[in-house]
Amino acid sequence: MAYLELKNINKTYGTGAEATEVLTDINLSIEEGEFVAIVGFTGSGKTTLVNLINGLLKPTSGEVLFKGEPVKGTSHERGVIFQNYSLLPWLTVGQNVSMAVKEAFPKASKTELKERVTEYVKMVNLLPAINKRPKELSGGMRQRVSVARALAMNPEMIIMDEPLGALDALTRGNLQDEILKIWSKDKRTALLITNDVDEGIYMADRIIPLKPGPNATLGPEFKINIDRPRDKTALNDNPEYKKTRNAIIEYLMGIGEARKSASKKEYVLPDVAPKSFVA
Ligand SMILES: Nc1ncnc2c1ncn2[C@@H]1O[C@H](COP(=O)(O)OP(=O)(O)OP(=O)(O)O)[C@@H](O)[C@H]1O
Repeated sequence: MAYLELKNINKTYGTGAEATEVLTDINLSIEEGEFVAIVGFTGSGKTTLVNLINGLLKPTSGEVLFKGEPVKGTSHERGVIFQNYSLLPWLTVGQNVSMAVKEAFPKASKTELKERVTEYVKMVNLLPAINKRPKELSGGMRQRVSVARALAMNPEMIIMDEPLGALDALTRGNLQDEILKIWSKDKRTALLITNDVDEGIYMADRIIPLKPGPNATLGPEFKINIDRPRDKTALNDNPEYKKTRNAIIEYLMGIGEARKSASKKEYVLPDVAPKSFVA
């Protein structure tokens, strides 16, 4: 039995003449312990897909199954690291993380709670800012709180919607490694949604491109046959990495070209002559 399964998913926004089918015939099966990345262009329906898996949205048709059961709503078994770091503005960094930890571990003592919050805030290098409120933090710092909050809940499955996009290369690399450490240590299952092919290859076992919408659907999968732990510096000289990277980029570029040539839109420019500024 697959750990997470999406069966013939279609998702349409709006009704009647306003209806847009964003996702069409999505089929995906993830096994327990796997790390899968979905790579897609902006606006292709990645967040819609994450929200269907998370239970925030319902498919128009088809089924999402988690451990064989239909997903009926959100659950802290599936921890999502969102793109837009939705933190509560009136709570400090520590309180934001603590609230999530309390929900996931309702029986934890005050000391256990505090220890867990400190451990994860430290992991994202924010201990000096633990008593600050979101408005006092940079975008990247807020994104790190969001990572700490999701991972501190100890989710069975980690779902990431472009979680590291707002970060500088160094912080991004460190957090990729922290996420990989947590995933491998406790044998979690992970789904990463990204527009960064290199990030996908570094982190995942398989990469699946999401063809751009409307009617976005999943393309063929690319298996990443590179041993773990992967060394980022050595990766550039790894023939398997180069081959896989080229194949994925060629596939995505091919989609991009097809999308451009399929566009029938013509822009008619107004027939105007420039006015002379000389009196
Ligand atoms: N609630 C909604 N109602 C109507 N249309 C929506 C709604 N949410 C998303 N869409 C449309 O669905 C399409 C896919 O949006 P989605 O946010 O899933 O894409 P995305 O790949 O996550 O984009 P990005 O990479 O820019 O975050 C877009 O054209 C968007 O305008």
